[in-house]
Amino acid sequence: YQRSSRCSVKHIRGPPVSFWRGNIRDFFYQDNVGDLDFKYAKDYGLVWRLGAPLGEDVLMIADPKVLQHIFHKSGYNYLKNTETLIKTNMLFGSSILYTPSGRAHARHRKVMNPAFSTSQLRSFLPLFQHSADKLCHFLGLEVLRLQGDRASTEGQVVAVNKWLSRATLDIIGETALHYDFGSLENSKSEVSEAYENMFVESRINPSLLDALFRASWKYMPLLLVEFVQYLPGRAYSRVRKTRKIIDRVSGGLVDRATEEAKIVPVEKGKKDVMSVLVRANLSENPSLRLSKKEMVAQMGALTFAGHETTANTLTWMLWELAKHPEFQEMLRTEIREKREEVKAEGSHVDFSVDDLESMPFLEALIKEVMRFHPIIYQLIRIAGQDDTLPLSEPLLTVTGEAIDEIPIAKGQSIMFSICAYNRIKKIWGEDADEFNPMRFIENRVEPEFKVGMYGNLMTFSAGLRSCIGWRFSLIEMQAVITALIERFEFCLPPKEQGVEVLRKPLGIMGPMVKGRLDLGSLLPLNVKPLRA
Ligand code: HEM
Repeated sequence: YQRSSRCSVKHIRGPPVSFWRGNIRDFFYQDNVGDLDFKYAKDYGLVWRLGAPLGEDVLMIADPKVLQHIFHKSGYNYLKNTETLIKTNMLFGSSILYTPSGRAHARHRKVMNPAFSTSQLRSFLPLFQHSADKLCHFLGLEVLRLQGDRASTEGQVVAVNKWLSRATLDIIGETALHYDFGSLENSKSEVSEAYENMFVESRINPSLLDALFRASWKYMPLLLVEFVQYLPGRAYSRVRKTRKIIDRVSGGLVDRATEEAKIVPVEKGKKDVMSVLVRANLSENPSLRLSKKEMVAQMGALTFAGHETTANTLTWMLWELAKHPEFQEMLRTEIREKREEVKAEGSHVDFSVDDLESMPFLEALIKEVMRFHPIIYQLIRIAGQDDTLPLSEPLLTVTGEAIDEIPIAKGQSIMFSICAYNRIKKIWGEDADEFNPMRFIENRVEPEFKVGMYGNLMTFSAGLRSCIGWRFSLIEMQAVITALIERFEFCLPPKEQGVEVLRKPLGIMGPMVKGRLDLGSLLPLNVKPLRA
């Protein structure tokens, strides 16, 4: 994107910047994701300026009026940046995540929408519940295994994030691909390993040299994108190997679903995301249909987008419940009361979607976890044309002038600080820096500008490219957390182990234990089975 020099953003305040390194990479070395954003938002206001390598200015935005302007009022005028596009193309191919133009994106989204309709998602609940039961079963066995011969009623310390990751991989496999990853049973397959590798590849923080090389990608015509994956080097060849496995398996599944769609009537057809997607695609105007290559890419992208995102959000939920036993008890009481109500009614055994949606504390808890722990904490876009950003409150410039809008030029890089937006006191209350689900029960949240589609949060993003799987994820989280809290008690590990959990930038925001970063993503909690 060619930048016009008409509108500089040099008058926007921000921390000192090095020309070569910029200061975007400082984010990788924070102890806790968000610390820098919170500090800068406090020092400079809801918009500030950072530097990318090679002297590029990046506008950081937490201001709700700008977010509303860009996500809700600007259509496709703000584009994904070239580095993100190249990376997603390298990992999955031409899926919805790699759609440089609005037209391409709208074509993908139209075919995918039916697979994420409310009725379709409701039909997934039994599958979510089945996996949640399996998770409880295997978690219980793990506690017994760790206990060994010792008789104990105190529970055992378990890396709960690993179990949640396995459960959500199985869930996305069954619901999206009609494929059994067997991850909870620990029958590691070539495919589940490939998906795990893909996730690791996606979050590798580049060295300075690689960061400079990637910074040059923005000058590369997108036509050459395909060739980046053929670059020499270990990291690139690992990605190629992983892609080959995923594409082969997804290709076979797409072929099978396509054959079935041709002979099985719609009402008798399978309900997994891929089968619905294949049917929607076949009934689409041929010029708008997704190609087989795009369908295959979609499967990899969906599995990626829907797996660790939900697993990490659930992980942070358990962490907060362990830190706040009073909230854990409130949730358990609400679940047990609902269980009694359902039993008394006698019409069904497991919770229905309506049952899950009629638990106010559960809803407030999920919103608060998504506010406090947005696992995608920043998003990047490039202005596709000159524009003027309207501010919700005056902003002081480097000369001390107060401005209420910022003119920007086509090509301007913008990063949205979801984590800083989610902590604005004016919106979420004076106690925004504390975890407290009650703010949603007591209706203390007062948004002047409507931004996100769930609780006015930005955690699922907003607008045309917002998360297509947000409802899927909510029902999945409701099913998993109710099953876990009914059957287990989660506490912080014993103090003497001195566990300090950090919110680390692992591609998405994941937990790591201070002093044991070598162990990778890790959340140890004491897990105690409860009597039925
Ligand atoms: C707590 C869980 C989740 C969170 C916080 C989350 C968050 C997000 C965010 C912030 C975006 C926008 C990314 C961008 O603009 O670059 C996004 C997009 C997307 N998400 Fe999610 N997501 C979650 C779960 C899921 C699930 C379960 C699925 C699928 C089953 C999914 C599928 C997608 C897809 C396909 C996109 C791209 C949409 C598009 O470009 O139109 N997500 N998600």
